[in-house]
Amino acid sequence: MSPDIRTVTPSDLPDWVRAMRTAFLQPPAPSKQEIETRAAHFVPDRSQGAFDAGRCVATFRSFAQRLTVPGGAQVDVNAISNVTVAPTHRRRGLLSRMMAADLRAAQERGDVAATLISAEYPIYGRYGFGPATSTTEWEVETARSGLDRRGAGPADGGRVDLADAAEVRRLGPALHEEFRARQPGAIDRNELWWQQYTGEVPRGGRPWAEPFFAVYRSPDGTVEGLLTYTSDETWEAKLPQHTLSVTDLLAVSPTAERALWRYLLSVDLAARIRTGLRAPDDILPLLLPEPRAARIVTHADFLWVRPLDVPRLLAARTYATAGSLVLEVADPAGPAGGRFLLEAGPDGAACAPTTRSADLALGAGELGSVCLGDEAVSRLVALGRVAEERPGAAARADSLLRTPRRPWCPDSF
Ligand SMILES: CC(=O)SCCNC(=O)CCNC(=O)[C@H](O)C(C)(C)COP(=O)(O)OP(=O)(O)OC[C@H]1O[C@@H](n2cnc3c(N)ncnc32)[C@H](O)[C@@H]1OP(=O)(O)O
Repeated sequence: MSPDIRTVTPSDLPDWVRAMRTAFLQPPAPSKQEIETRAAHFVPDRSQGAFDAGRCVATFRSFAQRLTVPGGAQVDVNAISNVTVAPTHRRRGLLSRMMAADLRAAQERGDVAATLISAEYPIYGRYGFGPATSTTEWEVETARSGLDRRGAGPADGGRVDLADAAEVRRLGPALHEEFRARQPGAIDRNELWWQQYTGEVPRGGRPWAEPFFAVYRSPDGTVEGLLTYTSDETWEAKLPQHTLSVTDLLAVSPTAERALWRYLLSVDLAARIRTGLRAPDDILPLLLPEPRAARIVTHADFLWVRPLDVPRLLAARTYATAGSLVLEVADPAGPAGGRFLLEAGPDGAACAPTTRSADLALGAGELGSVCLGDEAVSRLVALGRVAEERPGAAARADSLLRTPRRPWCPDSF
């Protein structure tokens, strides 16, 4: 008999979390604390489970999220997470069934798109998702960076101060609100995010270890940046070989961004900096007199977007230039299909169904990849994944859609 899929209740959580941890190859037994936290933040009707002979064998959860689009508007999206199917029940269509139910509910709720961070690249394209932002991690050999490591402090008279978790808890949320209004691809961080980040609430049952926090203040005392990092403790033949690892670096001004990187690169005992997952066009490499000292260790897709309401998704953002485009979107199993006229400009846009002939024909996943401006339409045309129905349409689309700095999502979920 095929497993029964249903929405879960708080009383299912111990079994549900155990199933999820097992499929993610984590120690299966959840801590009491993890169950309590999940129960306290449980959203009715947004978690599914598949049950077979009384045991949970698949998990799926979605939650409300706000996604920043180019121009700074935030749209309501359906964020998907905790997707697992037990190794004993894989490849029988359980994920497909849970995904179909969740996307249907998201569409009925009026979410403009669904989002997720994919554990493996090949899983979600079939459901109309496309990679919409990417990420890069660098490792910097500090001694080869060419930077003056005396660390004279910010040139503009601003300052970098160390902070503790309580201070970060106070000033972090407002700084992040300012940051995400400027950063296409960024998502909101809720109360629980900050509680877990600052150790008030344990995350996933793991004990919290206090990281180092540093804050950049402009000359008038305004907080414009926050850096969080950890260090290992490595000595080789009496030489310090520590690696500093960035957990988060948020800045709302170029001065703050430069000052925090410079601060980090001047910390004594650090032989190496691991940047964590940054925007692919982060300033870091070019901040170094020797950019080659920053070696790329990861470059990959990050946030995936699945359009649900094409007119609202495309009308929410602004565009680099003024122009129009007719898109024929194919979405056999979903709500994004149709032909749409986009009339776009730097101050806003309108998008509505049309009977005009199409400039470009593309699938929902390809629209997901280009909607924030990261992927180039011309590249997808070269790959044979977007059809250019009118000569020059791909270049026209790119001049409209692409953004000066690349969209970036700093947060996993
Ligand atoms: C947003 C997140 O939470 S990402 C986390 C995803 N979870 C994990 O990586 C944990 C380990 N993996 C799993 O739990 C499962 O393998 C899942 C959830 C990825 C897939 O669940 P399943 O129930 O096996 O998927 P389902 O049977 O519905 O597969 C549908 C199709 O996707 C394909 N597919 C599913 N997973 C994968 C994969 N990892 N790689 C390649 N193809 C895949 C299947 O082959 C199938 O293709 P078909 O229709 O052509 O036959």
